[in-house]
Amino acid sequence: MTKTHAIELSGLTKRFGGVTAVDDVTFFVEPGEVFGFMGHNGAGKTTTLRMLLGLTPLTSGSARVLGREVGQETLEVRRTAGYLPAHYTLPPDMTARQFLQYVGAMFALPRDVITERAEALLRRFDLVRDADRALRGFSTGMAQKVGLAQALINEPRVLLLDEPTSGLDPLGRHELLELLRELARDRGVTVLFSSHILSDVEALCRHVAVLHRARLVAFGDVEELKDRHGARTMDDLYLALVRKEAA
Ligand SMILES: Nc1ncnc2c1ncn2[C@@H]1O[C@H](COP(=O)(O)OP(=O)(O)OP(=O)(O)O)[C@@H](O)[C@H]1O
Repeated sequence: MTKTHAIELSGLTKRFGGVTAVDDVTFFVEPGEVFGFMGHNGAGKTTTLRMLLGLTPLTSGSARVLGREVGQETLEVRRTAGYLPAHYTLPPDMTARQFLQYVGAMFALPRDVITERAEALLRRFDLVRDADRALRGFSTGMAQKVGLAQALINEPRVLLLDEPTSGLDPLGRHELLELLRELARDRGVTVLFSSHILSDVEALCRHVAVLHRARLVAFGDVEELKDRHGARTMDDLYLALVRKEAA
């Protein structure tokens, strides 16, 4: 591997007692690309993302984000990364505006920078009208937008998103995918997102990694993988990979 990779995993392994959640996983993500991370329920995607942020300690192997070893330089990694967990619980009593300001303060950003970014994000996600409502009243899609906005408040160089389009309606999904494309193209942000929605991955990603029962079963260029497995679509590819493993 060269040091130009934005994210590198090498032999990454996590065991929870007797359960191996992630087993010897190696892949990399290029700077400024939107990379798709796929796998069935319980395949190990969330655990991998959490290890990349230092939220779950590694059992063995290593991982680097922008050249920084996640287990050792955890604070630096978190400072340059944005993260949207799969099941994000927002503080019910805060308003959207207060919450974005709170997350900005956790990054120790100056107050005027926080205000400027929070207002820009509220506009970007069409939340201005609801900015002063308590988060407990937010619909699933609105809450997901707030979750994404908080992941962007520190202007991350790397964005790790766990099933970001789940809960969004078709328009919200389309807008989110456009936003990810724009962040990568115009700002050079590296995006690693997990998804069960294969059409989203196909629409955005040139490169993907597929986990199956904790192990990496495919990594690389989507078109090359389709050719290799005789698949026409992403759905065909995914099914071919999973059936091969089950055989
Ligand atoms: N804290 C934990 N303690 C014990 N087992 C865990 C823990 N976290 C995850 N696991 C196990 O690790 C495996 C991988 O889980 P993980 O949440 O990473 O999968 P996933 O691919 O994100 O699944 P999904 O698509 O359903 O979100 C599962 O068997 C899960 O039960």
